Amino acid sequence: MKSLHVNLSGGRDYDIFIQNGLLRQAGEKIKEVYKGGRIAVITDSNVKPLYAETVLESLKKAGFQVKLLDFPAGEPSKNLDTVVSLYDGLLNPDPFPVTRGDLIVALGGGVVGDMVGFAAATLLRGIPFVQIPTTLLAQVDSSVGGKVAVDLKQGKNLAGVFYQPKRVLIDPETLTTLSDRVFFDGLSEVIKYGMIRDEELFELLESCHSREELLPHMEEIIRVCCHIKKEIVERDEMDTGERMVLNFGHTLGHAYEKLGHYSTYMHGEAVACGMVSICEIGERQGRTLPGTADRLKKMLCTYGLPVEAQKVPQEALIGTLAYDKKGSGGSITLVLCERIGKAALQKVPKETFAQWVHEIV
Ligand SMILES: NC(=O)c1ccc[n+]([C@@H]2O[C@H](COP(=O)([O-])OP(=O)(O)OC[C@H]3O[C@@H](n4cnc5c(N)ncnc54)[C@H](O)[C@@H]3O)[C@@H](O)[C@H]2O)c1
Ligand SMILES: O=C(O)C(=O)C[C@@H](O)[C@H](O)[C@H](O)COP(=O)(O)O
Ligand SMILES: [Zn+2]
Repeated sequence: MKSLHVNLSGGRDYDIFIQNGLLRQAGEKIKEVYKGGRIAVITDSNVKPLYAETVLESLKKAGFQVKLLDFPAGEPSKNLDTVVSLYDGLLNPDPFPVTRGDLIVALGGGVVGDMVGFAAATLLRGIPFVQIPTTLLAQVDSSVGGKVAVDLKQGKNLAGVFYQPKRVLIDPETLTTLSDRVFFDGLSEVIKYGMIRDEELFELLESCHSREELLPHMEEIIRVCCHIKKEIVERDEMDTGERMVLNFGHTLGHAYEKLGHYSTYMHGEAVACGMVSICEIGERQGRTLPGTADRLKKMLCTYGLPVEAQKVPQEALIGTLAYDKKGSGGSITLVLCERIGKAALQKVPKETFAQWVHEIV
């Protein structure tokens, strides 16, 4: 079994386990870190028929009393209304109302992890939770690092907190049931890690050309991505400096995602377009090695990811910049890719960035 340890202060350290078939061992792996007796599992409407039973059976076998809640799958559910419905379900006395002594399990993709993590962090001022991610995106990115949030009408992840899980259980076997679209959407965040930190990872992805060719490498790819993320989070948990590199491609990516009403693009697809845009800006500004955007585009095309977002009104695009969390007053911190494998941060006035965006879209 592959494992990683996330070192954090105040007894908030946790382990990430990666192993095929781990869902069936969820009960024992949770028992190692949780001494209480009751667990609420929350999932979405697609994951429930696929994996809820396996997890519930494993938890019951380990002696836990369980309750199961679900909500409609997809990004449009990631909002405060759904959180309120989760609070209702969690507090419902049938079969038990959750208390701080209980545990919540988030079983699903990034939408489940982000929203259930947010509900766990806020209900009763905090109930411990465990992440069991079932999409590639969630296994390489969202289940690690403690950013939990929901979307507001103004933009992505605007109501949220940092709240770390007690454990992350990754079962790569769950990837077999992903549609190609959802699988490659997650690959976009893997490509992001290659762009910001790991040229070797980028080259591995360049050497494969299909999901089939990636398959033998998946466990190692997940480990490498979690390792990059955990090291960055250990150094800058609260996202005040180095962690911002994990947001590469996200400033415009989040804008494309929102302006597509969360239905045109999935998160990774929007980030793919955002990574291309910022590389093009970087090349124009002399901050990015010429040819980087083309190399990235070639890779994205290989895996069927978009390289250019649909046209949206300039003012709307620029308007979303106000809500980027890397902004401070009139400035915004940009995440640039100097060359494949190396990111750099640059603080610029928002108007300057707006002008640069205007030049490329
Ligand atoms: N917190 C973070 O650090 C972080 C990082 C990256 C992304 N995110 C967030 O993650 C979200 C995107 O995550 P996502 O792409 O996993 O989306 P998602 O959770 O909506 O999952 C995508 C689709 O796959 C389905 N699904 C999940 N697991 C499955 C499986 N094993 N087999 C078949 N279908 C399955 C889901 O029901 C859904 O329809 C966005 O909201 C994004 O903002 C958060
Ligand atoms: O963990 C981080 O830090 C990231 O930025 C990872 C991103 O892939 C992720 O999409 C994150 O949720 C974006 O964060 P936000 O602060 O821009 O909402
Ligand atoms: Zn992301």
